[in-house]
Amino acid sequence: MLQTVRWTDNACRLLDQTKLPTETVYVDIVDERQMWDAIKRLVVRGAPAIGVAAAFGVYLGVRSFSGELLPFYDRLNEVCDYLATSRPTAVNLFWAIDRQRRVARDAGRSVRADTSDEHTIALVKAKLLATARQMLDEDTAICRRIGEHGIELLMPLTAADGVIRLLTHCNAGGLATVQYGTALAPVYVGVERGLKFHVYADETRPLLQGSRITAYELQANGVPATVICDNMAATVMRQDKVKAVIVGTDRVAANGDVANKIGTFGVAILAKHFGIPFFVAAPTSSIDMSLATGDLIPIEARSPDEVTHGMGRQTAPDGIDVYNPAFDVTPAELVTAIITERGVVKNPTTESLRLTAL
Ligand SMILES: CSC[C@H]1O[C@H](OP(=O)(O)O)[C@H](O)[C@@H]1O
Repeated sequence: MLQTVRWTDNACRLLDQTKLPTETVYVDIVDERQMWDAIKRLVVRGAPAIGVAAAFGVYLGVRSFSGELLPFYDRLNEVCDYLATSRPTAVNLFWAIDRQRRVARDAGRSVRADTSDEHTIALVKAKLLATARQMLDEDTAICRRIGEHGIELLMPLTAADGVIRLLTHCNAGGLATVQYGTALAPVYVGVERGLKFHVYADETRPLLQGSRITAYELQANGVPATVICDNMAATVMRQDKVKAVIVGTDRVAANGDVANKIGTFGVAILAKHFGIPFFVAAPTSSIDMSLATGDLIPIEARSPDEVTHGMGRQTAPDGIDVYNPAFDVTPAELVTAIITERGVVKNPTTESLRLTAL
């Protein structure tokens, strides 16, 4: 399985997802500015993958620092604050950066009072890199557990021919995480156990993560897939071609409202209309109990060019007004269940999510 993020001996190596599906290109990130740009341009994307990449970005931003301890921590906070400006919606970015801040603080406090600044700084740097590498392994384990819990929900939806047919939106597969993914984790773990799936992938305008990335990774992993235009989802559901919708998320509010790629809200409304379960797969690190409702989730506004010059071809007149929010919010009442590594939260509420997330 392609690995989205990995550590080489000297750099954070990213699969450049802007080049998919026609080119498999890796880029080596060596400082926090390159990492900021990689997150902003969706070289690396998907909430969990963004979090792990940012964790490496914090280390990369301070690894060459030399000097006294207090200026080192000033530099660390400067790097963390900078990386936090790359994209606003995926809470994993901020969770990962804050985790690195805590690691650095605790490492600094763990040394003896007579330890030199140079030695303390070296220890903190080592802890930052070790934590980022630990997050790689944690992510894979978390996604596998999401897969295992998801299989239990999907098995009853198996058709007479033994196939579980799903619709997904955008990409919440292995390429949105380190491996396995969230929404597609039940598919990959299920295939390992001999289950059969067919996934209908919304192409997901304007950046086409569905047709470019989801279709690419499903095909590469031997899972039958059908790409559809976003405006075909209603017909696919009406023709009974899918038995459930399963998507990822960038942030879940405390009441169960879900922020995800633009268009998800419309798919959820369609699923409700056709009586199809709408599942959201997410690590608990994507649940933000600090935000009471989805209205408080910051929604990223991206360049109009993504709409008018999609993949390099102009498809709208010069100077036309464009609205390009990268995400929308699906209200909790449209969410059948949230699948996490700790279990399934059916009909999510603040209380049930608090019991799961904290
Ligand atoms: C497992 S998180 C996947 C989530 O992230 C995607 O957004 P983007 O490609 O802009 O990072 C999309 O919302 C996916 O559902």
